[in-house]
Amino acid sequence: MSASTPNTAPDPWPHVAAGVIRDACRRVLLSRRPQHVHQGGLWEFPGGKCEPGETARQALIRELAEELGIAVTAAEPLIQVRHRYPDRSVLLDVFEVTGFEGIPEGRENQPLAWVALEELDRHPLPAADRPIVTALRLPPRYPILEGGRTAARYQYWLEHLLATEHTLIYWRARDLDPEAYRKLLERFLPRVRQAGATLMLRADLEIPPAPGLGLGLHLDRTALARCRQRPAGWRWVAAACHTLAELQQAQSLGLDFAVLSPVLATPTHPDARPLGWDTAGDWLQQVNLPVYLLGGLKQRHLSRARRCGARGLAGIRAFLPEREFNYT
Ligand SMILES: Nc1nc2c([nH]c(=O)n2[C@H]2C[C@H](O)[C@@H](COP(=O)(O)OP(=O)(O)OP(=O)(O)O)O2)c(=O)[nH]1
Ligand SMILES: [Mg+2]
Repeated sequence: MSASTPNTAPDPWPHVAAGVIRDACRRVLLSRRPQHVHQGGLWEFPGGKCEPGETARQALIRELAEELGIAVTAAEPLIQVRHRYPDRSVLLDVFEVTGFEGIPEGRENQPLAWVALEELDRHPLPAADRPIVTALRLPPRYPILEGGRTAARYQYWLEHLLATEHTLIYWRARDLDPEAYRKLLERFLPRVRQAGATLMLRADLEIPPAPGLGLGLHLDRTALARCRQRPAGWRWVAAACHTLAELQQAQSLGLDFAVLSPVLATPTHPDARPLGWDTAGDWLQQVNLPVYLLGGLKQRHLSRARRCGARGLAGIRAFLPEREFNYT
């Protein structure tokens, strides 16, 4: 990118657009930054600074043409990250490039690498990129199992979710007593592992972590308020948040993601005042965490949620067949 125009006050958060480009095997494209520049020698998601008057999307298209020789035809927002390095701050606006023409090549002689998500840790990336990598590893949908009442119905729902390729599921089931919850968990585990999915557990039952089993921990409001450091041993640790302060608390604890609710009115919490899209979007701008939006949302709200800065949607009803909720 060319030098910024003179006579403009330095932007405290210089805006950078970066793109996640995938190949047919779902590997992502990294390029290596030259040694002599900021964060030199590290790998990065290709992109660069926005020029004055340019939107992040326009900068993405221009940068990827200049650096890789590709023409972006479609891109969706993935996450925005504000990060302060000791020597400068950046606002990274990261897009998933969902359509492009051409074959990426290092037009500036920069080395390129196609890397599987599991292998990303072998490529040192700038510190600001941590939430980007987490967001990429998280699926766009986060279903919550709740209100099933019987073991048979929960089992049926779990199978439905796994069969419809959901890979991150919150096993909340507040309607079960702790004993029944633990028993069903035992039954679910082999199936969840076989599907390569992650089951997020309730924090209040104090189930010990079992590394390698595909389990995560979902902190409710009380557990988040008590939490002093990220609980160890879990694949993911998430928090339920209802205020900006809670989102900031989840971020400062180094949690992996959060769920923000309620965005719209929901029959399960008739007394809760919905945040609305604007407030949710405003808060998401102020944190770097991947966040799922929850509350009255349907599958069709996914692209709206992503435009708002969210990783995706969480929901109880949204991911199960509607008729499942007609029982009495
Ligand atoms: N493209 C990109 N930049 C990143 C990532 N992570 C990260 O901290 N950055 C920072 C490093 C730099 O401070 C800034 C990108 O600015 P840059 O100087 O490389 O921008 P540019 O491509 O327009 O390069 P130039 O022509 O101005 O030299 O963002 C990332 O994953 N991709
Ligand atoms: Mg660049």
